[in-house]
Amino acid sequence: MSTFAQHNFKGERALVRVDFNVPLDDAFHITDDTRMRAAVPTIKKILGDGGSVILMSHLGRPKGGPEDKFSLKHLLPHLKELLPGTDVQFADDCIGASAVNAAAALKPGSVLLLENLRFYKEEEKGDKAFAEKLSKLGDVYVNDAFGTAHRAHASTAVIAQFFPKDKRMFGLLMEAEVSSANKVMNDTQRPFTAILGGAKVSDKILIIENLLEKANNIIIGGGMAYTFLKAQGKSIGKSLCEEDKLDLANEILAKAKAKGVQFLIPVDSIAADKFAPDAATQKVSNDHIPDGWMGLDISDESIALFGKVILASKTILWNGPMGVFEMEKFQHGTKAIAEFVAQATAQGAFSLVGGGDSVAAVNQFGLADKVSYVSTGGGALLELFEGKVLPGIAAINE
Ligand SMILES: Nc1ncnc2c1ncn2[C@@H]1O[C@H](COP(=O)(O)OP(=O)(O)OP(=O)(O)O)[C@@H](O)[C@H]1O
Ligand SMILES: O=C(O)[C@H](O)COP(=O)(O)O
Repeated sequence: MSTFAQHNFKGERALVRVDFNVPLDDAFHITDDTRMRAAVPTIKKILGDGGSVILMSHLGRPKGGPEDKFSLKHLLPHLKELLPGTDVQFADDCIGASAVNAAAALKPGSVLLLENLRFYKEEEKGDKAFAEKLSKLGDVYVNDAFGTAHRAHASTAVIAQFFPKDKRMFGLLMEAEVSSANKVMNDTQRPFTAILGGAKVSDKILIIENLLEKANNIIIGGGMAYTFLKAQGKSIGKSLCEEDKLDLANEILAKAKAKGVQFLIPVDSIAADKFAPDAATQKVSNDHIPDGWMGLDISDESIALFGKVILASKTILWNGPMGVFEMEKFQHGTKAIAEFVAQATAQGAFSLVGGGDSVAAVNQFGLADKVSYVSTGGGALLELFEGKVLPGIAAINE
């Protein structure tokens, strides 16, 4: 393995795996370009050295053949805007003659964007022959696709073996993502507080279990809190609940107690009579949510309780909103927690925010530059915090 910053790309064609899996609206406009912007420093460094860049990515989940709505051509105009003054080309295939010829003709300083890798079912299957064909396009392989590092696909993992160790490396984004995750998990300044929210306990169970080994405080908010409340014998009205996870919730609570981890569950909620922006609302105690009402946000006492712990923290990991922040009536809790995380960061804490919804929330409240690190990883970040080795990382290190 070689270090990206030390490598001189002069005269080389760098084959860079990026995660340009960005959300598009019906008119194919990019609604959040975070992942594209995050890849720009890596691209610029290669071009600045006098190399050329071949970008490969997936977009969406096509069924294994070309589908216009998943074409990377929709990203080309914005990629050009992000790289002003750079020659940016598009190949309507990722292997095959058009890709091979365009890659071979690529001049130093130029960028070539390949068509969606998932138009070939071989990509997701991790097909070796497909990976080898892709590898022939470049002289050096750079993996900068942190968002896809949990997938053992041809372009993210299998391809690395076709490059010698000094010609395969992580890009700047991947390095930054891994180093911020390591800072939280391995180089932890204490107290370490993990804030978990979102809809489902089942999605976060492995993370909670792993965090019980590392965190001093675990704060639970969002829809998943009500499963814990019900497990404690509280009435939760028609709030979200995973009935089959009640025993597990109790086991987690017992484990936290045994390990001396402070496990904080909301004590009050903003309850609604229906799951809708125009719902009637009332503030309720979580000791007893009335029948027919559902908790859709945390309320003042919970916010104050959580805020105190967050402000005293030196390391903060946040994944998942505290309420249904997409609806104005239920965004206060998530916003307040985002503000506490920003304030703790200003006081010197290291804060990492990850997961599509939490990142969207932090962006929506204009606080993205007030936290230490905003991750481009959804599933990849979660798996990293579950303690898994990500195939995209392992393949470079092997
Ligand atoms: N009290 C609640 N009741 C119902 N839904 C809720 C509640 N609180 C939050 N949510 C919803 O949870 C959703 C986010 O859940 P999810 O488990 O996907 O979280 P996430 O960690 O942000 O996921 P990702 O990692 O994909 O970003 C949001 O759409 C939000 O509206
Ligand atoms: O958005 C993501 O999490 C990555 O781009 C991976 O996409 P996938 O879940 O379709 O593999």
